[in-house]
Amino acid sequence: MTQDELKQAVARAARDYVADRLPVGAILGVGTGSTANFFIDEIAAIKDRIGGTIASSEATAKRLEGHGIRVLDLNGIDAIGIYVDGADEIDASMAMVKGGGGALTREKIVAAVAKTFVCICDASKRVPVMGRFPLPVEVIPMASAYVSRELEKLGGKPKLREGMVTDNGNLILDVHGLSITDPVGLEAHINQIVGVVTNGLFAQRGADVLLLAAADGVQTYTR
Ligand SMILES: O=C(CO)[C@H](O)[C@H](O)COP(=O)(O)O
Repeated sequence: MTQDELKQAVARAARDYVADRLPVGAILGVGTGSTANFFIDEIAAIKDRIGGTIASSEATAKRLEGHGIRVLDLNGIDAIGIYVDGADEIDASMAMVKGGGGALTREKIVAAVAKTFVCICDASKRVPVMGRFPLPVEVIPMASAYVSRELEKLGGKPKLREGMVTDNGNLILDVHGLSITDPVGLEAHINQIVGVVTNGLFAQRGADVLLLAAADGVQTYTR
C-alpha cells in the first residue's frame, strides 16, 4: 500500500470512530495536514450528524467549508467532543511531535479544549524516541534570533522555515538534532523561553486514542 492509501484507510477509520462515538449535534475538532485532509473528505458523508467543527488552521477551515461543513468560532463554544488530527511522530506514551504543517499553536489550543484527542497516522510515524523529525517551534518574529540561541543551548540546531508565516503571523523554527527522551519536560522547558508561542511537542496533552494504519489494517491504541 502507498502512504496515501494508508492515510485514506486511517481517515476512514476515524470517520467511523466519530460516527460511533460523537453524540449527534456535538462539536468536532479537525486537524491540519494531508492525513487530516483525507479525514475532512471522509466526514463530508456524516456532516449532518455533526453540530459544527473547530478548525485548527485556515486551510482546514477552507476545506471543511468547501464540503458545506459548518466551521465555528472556538470562543463561542464550551466543549469539543473529539479532536482528530495527524502527527509527525508519536511515541509509546502517546506523546507527539506536530507542526509539520505549521499549525501547531491552533492545534494545541483545539487539543486543550477537546475531551478526546484521536491521532491518525500511518505506521511510519510511530517511533521509539522522537526527534528525527525536526521539532517545530512557533516564535514571535522579533525574537527568532534570541530563541534560536536558547534552543542551541539545549543541543538543537534550529533552522528558520523559509517562506513560512503562520496563521497567527509568526515564524517557525525547525529544531534538528534533538533526541526527545523527556517529552513532557522538554515541552515545558521550550515553552518558557521568552518569544516562544508554543512548540510542537504534544506531551503534557498527548493523544488519548491512536488509529494507526499499516498494510495489514488499522489498529486502535488507547492511552
Ligand atoms: O501537525 C500537523 C500540521 O501542523 C500535521 O498533523 C502533521 O504535520 C502531520 O501531517 P501529515 O498528515 O501531512 O503527515
